[in-house]
Formats: sequence, structure tokens, C-alpha cells
Amino acid sequence: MFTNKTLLITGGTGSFGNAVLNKFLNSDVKEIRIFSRDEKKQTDMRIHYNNEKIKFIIGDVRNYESIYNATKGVDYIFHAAALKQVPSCEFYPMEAVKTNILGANNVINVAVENNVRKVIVLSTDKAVYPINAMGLSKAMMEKLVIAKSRTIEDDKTVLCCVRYGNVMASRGSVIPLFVEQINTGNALTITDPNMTRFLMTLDDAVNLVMLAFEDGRQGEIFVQKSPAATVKDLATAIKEIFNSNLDIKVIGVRHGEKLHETLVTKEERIRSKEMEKNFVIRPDNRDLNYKESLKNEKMLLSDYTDYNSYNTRRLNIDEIKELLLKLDFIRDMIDK
Ligand SMILES: O=c1ccn([C@@H]2O[C@H](COP(=O)(O)OP(=O)(O)O[C@H]3O[C@H](CO)[C@H](O)[C@H](O)[C@H]3O)[C@@H](O)[C@H]2O)c(=O)[nH]1
Repeated sequence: MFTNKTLLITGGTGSFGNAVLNKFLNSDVKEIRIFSRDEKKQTDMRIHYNNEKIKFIIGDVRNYESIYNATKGVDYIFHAAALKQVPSCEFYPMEAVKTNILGANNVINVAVENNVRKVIVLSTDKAVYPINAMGLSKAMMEKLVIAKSRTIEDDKTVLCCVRYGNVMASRGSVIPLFVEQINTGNALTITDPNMTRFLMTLDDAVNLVMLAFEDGRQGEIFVQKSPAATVKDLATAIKEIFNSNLDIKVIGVRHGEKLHETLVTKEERIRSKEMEKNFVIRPDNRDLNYKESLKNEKMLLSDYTDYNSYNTRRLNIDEIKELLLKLDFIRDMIDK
């Protein structure tokens, strides 16, 4: 699939970059460019992988010139660079605009200019009916991708998105926090016991990106159907795994948080292809004259419901434990 191809991963020193690197290196790939701002993380990765196919580029998606130069001669881009913490983006929304909107716009523009064949852009459920700065910026990023995809002739460059729910145990997320609280003997802090989140493993996230890479057509957004859990059940499952009898303390909702997340809106479902494990949201390719009708014209929006973390399959505590025990992070902690 990648034989003799050059790939670029923006934000490549993060969880996604590290999760895909081994997989990508197992192919006949020609070159993998890791593009990021952090020289320390790049040095650590260079030492860890010790592989000449990986090239490290310091740069920032906010800076057009740096991303333009990095994409010369690239076949495929995986755009993972983002500001992704909800509370910090609430305090610094302009930073979210610069990285998640203007930076993403730079990436898709240089991809088209440099004749990149395909770009997979990573988005989040927080971009759906967004209420926080992070989600709003990611929603605008998706809009930019779709608008740009309408302008590309002969699919010279194909632009697609994937939308994730929460990736379990990703850096700075609640699972490592709960484990840390158990290790230090503090009460587990939960925001709202009834708050729900979709749960995806990093492997699920990678598989979704690969599906979009293989099957994605111009302007499509790929979503994986995922189960969800309440934060109370998540905390309880982690306590049970580590045989902890610490208290659970309710601290209240943080800045910009929602009670439930949505992966696909009813407005999108009307033009989505639903498969056993996925949704593919197709772009609305009518022009502004609305002479054509949608394919599902006889279907009414009111016939559809959102696909959200409240109405998806809810995991019970045993099922959450089963999922947690698949994570390297949890298994490493148990072995300690
Ligand atoms: O002390 C805490 C912290 C969080 N939570 C709750 O745990 C759930 C998950 O919280 P995270 O901070 O792990 O994740 P968020 O849903 O806030 O999303 C953030 O982490 C995700 C990790 O997958 C993505 O990176 C996402 O973009 C980023 O905003 C939320 O319901 C949150 O309210 C608690 O109960 N107690």
C-alpha cells in the first residue's frame, strides 16, 4: 500500500504518530516524515526507532513555509497536529484558531499545491454540535476540508476526515489521571457521574484512519461506531482492576464540557452510508442553487436521530474492565 511512497505525519511525535509508525515501517514505505514543533520528542523518537526511513522535521503547521517545504515530494499526509485539550483551549481560544483552523488550512492548501495524493485529517466528536473552543475550531477545520475538496479537479488530491471519540489512555486524559490518583492514594475525582464518553482504543483509531486511507473518497468523514461508558463506571472499573477502595469525589463539570458527545448528527445521517461498524458521512455536493435534491429526498430529517454517547451501546463495569485490560498502559501499570 505504501510501496515506495513518502508519508508525512503532522504532530507525528504524539500518540497517533507513535501508534502508526511501527505499522508503517513494516511496509515497503520509502520515507516517513515526522513534522512537529518539539525537538526533544523528536530526539527521543529518533533514538527509539533508530530507522533511516524516518526523517524528522521541526516546524509548525501555523507556519505556511515550514509545512509547504515539508510536503514537497510527499504522497500521503496524516494530519494529526492539533491543540486537543478542551479546558486549555477555553482559556486560549486564539491558539486553537491558529493551530486547528489556520494550521489545518495550511496543510490542505500545501497538499494540493504540492500534488499530494491523499490527506487524512484527524477530527473529534467534540467538533459535532460544538460548545467549546477546541470543538468549534475542529468543526471549522472539517468545514475547510470539505470546502476545499469541492474545488479539486479530477481528485488529484483526495481530502478525507476521520472523527474519533475519546482515545483511551491518551496523554493527559482521564484514565492515566485515575491511575495516578490510585498510585498516590488520592480520591478519584469525577466531574459528573452520569457524563458519558465514547471509548476507543488507539488501535481502533489507527484502524479507522487506515480505513479512510484505503476507502475514503473526496470530502468524506469516517466514523467508527463505538461503545460508551459513564465516568462513574469508568472510575469504578479502574478501582476494581487495581483493588482500590479509595473514595470517588464529584468535582463538577470543567470548562467547556458536555454531558454527552455526538459522533454523527441527524443532519449528517441523512447523507451517510451506514455500515456494520462505521458511518461514512458524504459531503453535500449540491451547489448553492439547490436545484438538485439529496439522494434521500424522501427521507425526512425528523426520521433520524443523532448517534451519540448516550444512545450508543453502554458498557457495563465488567465490559469496561475487559477493554481497559487490553491497553498496554493498564497492563504495564499492573505489572509495576
Ligand atoms: O478529573 C477528571 C477529569 C475528567 N473527567 C471526565 O472524564 C471524561 C473524559 O475526560 P478527558 O479529559 O479524558 O477527555 P475529554 O472528554 O475532556 O476530551 C479530551 O481528551 C480526549 C482524549 O481522548 C481528546 O484528546 C479530547 O480532544 C480532549 O479534549 C470526561 O467526561 C470528563 O468530565 C473526570 O471525571 N474527572
